Amino acid sequence: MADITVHDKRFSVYLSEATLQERIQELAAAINTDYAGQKVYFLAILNGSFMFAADFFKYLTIESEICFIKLVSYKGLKSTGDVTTAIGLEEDLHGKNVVILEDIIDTGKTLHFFLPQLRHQQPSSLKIVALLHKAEMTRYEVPIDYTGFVIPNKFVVGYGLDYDGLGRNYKDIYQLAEG
Ligand SMILES: O=P(O)(O)OC[C@H]1O[C@H](OP(=O)(O)OP(=O)(O)O)[C@H](O)[C@@H]1O
Ligand SMILES: Nc1nc2[nH]cnc2c(=O)[nH]1
Repeated sequence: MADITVHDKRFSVYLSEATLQERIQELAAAINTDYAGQKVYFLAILNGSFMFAADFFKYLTIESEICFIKLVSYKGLKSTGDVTTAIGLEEDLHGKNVVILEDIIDTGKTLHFFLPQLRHQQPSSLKIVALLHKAEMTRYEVPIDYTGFVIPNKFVVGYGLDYDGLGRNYKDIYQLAEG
């Protein structure tokens, strides 16, 4: 498949549409099995996860609700580190089975600082589904329960993921090309 150019950089296909869809079906099947007979409240983290969440959601057969939230980090609070708040989270999560949907976990920072806020609401369970995990880059502890693909430390775009705002519209995932 042909390379693409996003801004000034060239990217090559890394995970094809078919490969992604097959794995997403498997992830959804695992959730359908693990939560059989239960209701799940999915939290998709914007912007990157919008395409993954939409496809994943279609494969669910259990009772499912979904909410899309945006995380905003405040930096410079030396004693406590970054404080992350969620825009769009209106529901009380107390007593619910909550499953987070992330497109990618890289350093782990985003979710690491957000999880305590969710735990504070005392959901009955809290799990994480990550389509991509740059495992060798993860410095902050994040308990990932379901992983689509463990990927190397190369910048990826497509299928919701952007490079400086562009590239989210592709059906495949592309990796920064060599040279
Ligand atoms: O594990 P980390 O190093 O924290 O990186 C992961 C985060 O980075 C991406 O979001 P980004 O901040 O690029 O925002 P976007 O989804 O709106 O593009 C991705 O969607 C994750 O939320
Ligand atoms: N688009 C994109 N966003 C990221 N956020 C953290 N890692 C990545 C990456 O490799 N690509």
